[in-house]
Order: sequence, then C-alpha cells, then structure tokens
Amino acid sequence: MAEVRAFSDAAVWAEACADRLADALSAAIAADGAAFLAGAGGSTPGPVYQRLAAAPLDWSRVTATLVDERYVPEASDKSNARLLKQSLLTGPAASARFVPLYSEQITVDRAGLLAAHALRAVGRPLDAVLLGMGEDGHICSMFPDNPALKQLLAPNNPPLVLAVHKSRSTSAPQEDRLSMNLPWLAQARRVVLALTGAKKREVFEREVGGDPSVSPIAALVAARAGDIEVLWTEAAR
Ligand SMILES: O=C(O)[C@H](O)[C@@H](O)[C@H](O)[C@H](O)COP(=O)(O)O
Repeated sequence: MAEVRAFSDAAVWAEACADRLADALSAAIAADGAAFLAGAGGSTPGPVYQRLAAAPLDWSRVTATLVDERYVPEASDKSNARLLKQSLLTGPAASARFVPLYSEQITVDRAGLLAAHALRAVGRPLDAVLLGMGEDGHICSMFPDNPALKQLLAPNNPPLVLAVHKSRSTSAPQEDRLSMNLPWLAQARRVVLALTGAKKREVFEREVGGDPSVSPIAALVAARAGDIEVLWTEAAR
C-alpha cells in the first residue's frame, strides 16, 4: 500500500510519471471521449509535464487544471497556471482546455467558489492527478499548521476549492493560495505523487503512518485506501 517506487535515473523517473498520467487520460478518452487532468505547481513537475506534452493523445478532449494555485495573476513567475502553460500546454497539447483556479476577485474565498463551480461544470471526476510534496509534508496547499488545513482534509465535504491565507502565525504559505480539498483527490481515477531527493522520501515514509486529521499524506492514503503511485528519484532536480 502506497509503496515508494525508486528510479536511479531522473529522466526515466519523469518518463514513468508521464506515462502513468497519459495512460489514465487515454483510457478516459477511449471510454468517455473526454479526460480531466489536475497537476501541481512548484519545481518538481516541470520535466514530467514536458514529457506528458509529447504523449500521443487527442488533447482537444482533455481539460487541464491545477491542484493548487498561488493567488497571483498568470503574468507572475509564481503562477502555477504559467508553469502549466509553458511546460505542458504547448505543441499539440495546447489544444487542451485549461480551467484556471485563479481569477481576480474581491476575496480569495470568492475566487475559490468560482473555481470550484468551473471545475464541477467539467462534469466528471479527475482522471489523472500529478502531485508534488513539500519537505514539510504538504501536498496541494495543505500546509501543516495553517488554519485552512482542517477544512481541506475534512473527508465528508464535497469537492471544494478553498482559500489558504498566508498567516503570520504559520510559516507557510508565503502568499495567499487556492487549493483543491481532499475529496477531489479521493475520487480521482489515478493519483501520481512525484518525489525527488532523500529528504522527501524520508518525510513521505514517516507521514504515511501519521494521523489523517493533520497529515495530508496520511489523509490522502487513507481516503484512497492506499491507491496512490509514489515515484521517487534521488536526483533533486
Ligand atoms: O504550488 C505549489 O507549490 C504546489 O502545487 C505544491 O503543493 C508543491 O507540489 C510542493 O510545494 C512541492 O514543491 P516543489 O516541487 O517545488 O518541491
């Protein structure tokens, strides 16, 4: 259950992550004529997105979104939308439809409501999810100690996109964010967690046995009865 699969070569690791996501998207297109992908931001997924962009899929049938977003416009180099557009939604993959989490609103909470509405309108569960993890054990923007964590991990909520406010009392995040909650990830058809570096492997192996009410990893593994694919490579980047 949720075993770590180790790769000695970072290029093979990135290819393996991309292959798993492409298979899930391809199966969804074959079955339903449509597929729904959500991916993380941060520095880990770039090489995976670049390989996934080369997958021979009918990208016009794919809807792509983000598992979390920094509350910044796309012009910012902190924007996850910008990362996704530059690394995945290029070439043939540019014909995928992109649903952003970010929109300029009076409050981040309102942007979250609108994003959840747009994601629900896609009309299907996520077929493929790519996650990264921080060295503090966060996935999406589910930061330990942040006041939003409890709501994000609540297993009985419907799928929501919640505001995660920067907070003086916690170390993260550095900027307001939007994040999918656990129920989005719980119902996804395939979840790939891409990890790099010795520290993250250690954190994952420690967290996986933790308390699902406070540990995002433990909550994810519990919600999916262990059905997540964890691919790790030593090389940091
Ligand atoms: O926007 C983000 O930052 C994320 O989606 C986040 O959940 C990310 O996956 C982790 O912070 C790991 O980040 P790195 O890959 O940069 O270590």
